[in-house]
Amino acid sequence: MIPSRLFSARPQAVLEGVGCWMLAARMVHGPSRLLLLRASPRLLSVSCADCTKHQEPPRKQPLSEKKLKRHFVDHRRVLVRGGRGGNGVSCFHSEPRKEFGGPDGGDGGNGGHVILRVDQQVKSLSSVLSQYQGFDGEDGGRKNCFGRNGAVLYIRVPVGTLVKEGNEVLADLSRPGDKFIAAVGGAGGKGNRFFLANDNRAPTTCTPGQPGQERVLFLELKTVAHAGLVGFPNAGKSSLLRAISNARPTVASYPFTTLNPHVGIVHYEDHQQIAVADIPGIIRGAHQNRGLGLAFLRHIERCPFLLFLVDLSVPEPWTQLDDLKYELEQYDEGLSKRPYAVVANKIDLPQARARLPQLQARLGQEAIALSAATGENLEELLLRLKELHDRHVATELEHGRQPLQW
Ligand SMILES: Nc1nc2c(ncn2[C@@H]2O[C@H](COP(=O)(O)OP(=O)(O)OP(=O)(O)O)[C@@H](O)[C@H]2O)c(=O)[nH]1
Ligand SMILES: [Mg+2]
Repeated sequence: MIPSRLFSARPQAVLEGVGCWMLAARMVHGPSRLLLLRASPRLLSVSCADCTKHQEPPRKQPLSEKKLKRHFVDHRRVLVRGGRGGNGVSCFHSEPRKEFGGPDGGDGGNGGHVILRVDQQVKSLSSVLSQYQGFDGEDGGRKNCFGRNGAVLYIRVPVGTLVKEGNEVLADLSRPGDKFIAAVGGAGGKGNRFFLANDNRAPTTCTPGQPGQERVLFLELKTVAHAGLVGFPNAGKSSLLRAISNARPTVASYPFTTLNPHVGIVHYEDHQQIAVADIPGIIRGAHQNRGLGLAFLRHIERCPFLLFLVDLSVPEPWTQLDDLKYELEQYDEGLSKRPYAVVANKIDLPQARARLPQLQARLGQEAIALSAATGENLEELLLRLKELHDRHVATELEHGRQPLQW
């Protein structure tokens, strides 16, 4: 058996074909063992006619940004119905020479619940259907056989799903693995054996299974992230998220390029991960439904700290911060008072760099000047982000709460 560590590069090129096995075996014991470990599979396959037939299968194309957007859904109305309980049965035991053996009708099984379960792999509510019907319980049987209970039906929802019935919030599924019973399955009916009593030795009564609970729920997704990126359209929010994380939101020079929230994860060397959410741009008067309005701000409602992104390439950039704070306050009082950092973007442009001292003076606080396009001074932002995160963790622990973990 060839050790599996041999195939650290891409195993399929070596595993296919006897010729390659021999080559691999010879190389393990030979002096060029290291060489083989580093050799590309393409190189190996050339030496083996068999392997050339087994080319790497075509990779699945990642979904384009346009398609991803089409799939993004952040609210849903769902009708959920628990499974129906199985019916109880009325029958009597009978066998040769024992004609009246007594009641032996079994109970029906309970109907299955419908349960909402958080799954980290699910990123939007698009996979949630408009109706769910739980599994029914089985009917009881002869010989006191109880019917099987209906299986539980799980609906997978993303982290940060809020479950509402009318205006009442029933559950906030904000952690992976969180569950909520959306509809309870109906109880199974009783067989006539259940009704056996001293004064009634041959009951014929049996009860039908109960219908499952039925209700209409409203699911609302509120993105969960540590930091929310807030800025005017075109300020460079998506460019910045691309620069500091693996997220790939679309970047373009027209306003409202981003229509749905994107979450990027910033990885630090000590394995700490900080989630940053990019949301659509906010404009002056957004609270009066200008631009895209403010409804999408629910995606930063859960962010414990914010990054205000100011575009230095436009005249009087200092007014942007006041406008942004004002709009946040209109949406939710106190939202703009969360811990934040001000980031001044596009420092690579000469006219933008010239505005920086004035911006600092006007704001009366330090702004992190950087360029998302060239990557200049991103380190300062990353350090500040970590600082904000550490402070958030300390505060949460102080209050006995569990800090948000990604
Ligand atoms: N010169 C320069 N251009 C930048 C920089 N960052 C972003 N841009 C440009 O600014 C334009 C807008 O960038 P986006 O990242 O799409 O801006 P956004 O804030 O996400 O915009 P919306 O999604 O519409 O709200 C693009 O043409 C970018 O190339 C920067 O640091 N320097
Ligand atoms: Mg954008």
